[in-house]
Amino acid sequence: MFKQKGLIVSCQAFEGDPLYGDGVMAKMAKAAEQSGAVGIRACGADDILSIKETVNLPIIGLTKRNVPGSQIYITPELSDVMEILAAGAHIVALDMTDREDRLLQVVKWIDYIHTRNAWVMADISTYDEGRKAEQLGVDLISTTLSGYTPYSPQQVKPDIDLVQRLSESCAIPIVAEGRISNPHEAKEAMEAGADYVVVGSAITRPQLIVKQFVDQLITAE
Ligand SMILES: CC(=O)N[C@H](C=O)[C@@H](O)[C@H](O)[C@H](O)COP(=O)(O)O
Repeated sequence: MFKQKGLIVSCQAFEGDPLYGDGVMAKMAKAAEQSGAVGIRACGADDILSIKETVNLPIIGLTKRNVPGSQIYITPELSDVMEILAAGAHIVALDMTDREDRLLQVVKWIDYIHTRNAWVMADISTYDEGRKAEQLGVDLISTTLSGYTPYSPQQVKPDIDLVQRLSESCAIPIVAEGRISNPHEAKEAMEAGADYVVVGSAITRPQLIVKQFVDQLITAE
């Protein structure tokens, strides 16, 4: 699927974000491709479609939306899986945390995604969730949700320890994702055993990058 190991750039913007709409995420993806990224992570059918027209890299697709009564917001329902596949994503990202008792349902989605010749990326938050996802037949495990479930380590830095533990015991590729804010941390994740590193905010959310500079200047006053 991927030409080689390396950097996957998450190109996501939402209503209210300054870069939302108008094909801006496809331009971000083009910039990522030009500079050597090996894949793109993208949200929603519109962005997946326009990115697919613009770059020649594998696309990890997801949807993000709130379902009443549920904490799961990444690709929460089968209709989301269908939407992502119809848009042409090569890989579907699924929440495979233990927060809700839905793994039996998700196993059927994994089979379905495979019948469509696509891969499944399991977004998990702990080592046990990663191991379980591997047993259920996913193709990639990503540490995306470490720090975003109440029972996973709440930290500002990326969860390098989780990357290392998973890479030591899983046979499938491990993706380091979440709060990787500079090239040094990306390298650290690869050295800990990640096959791929997903970086989002530090590359494609300039409003957050600007805020970091401004905050530093304020504290320096
Ligand atoms: C927790 C969650 O909902 N993560 C989302 C998953 O798609 C995105 O908002 C993140 O930008 C992505 O995981 C990359 O992480 P970072 O932006 O920290 O490099």
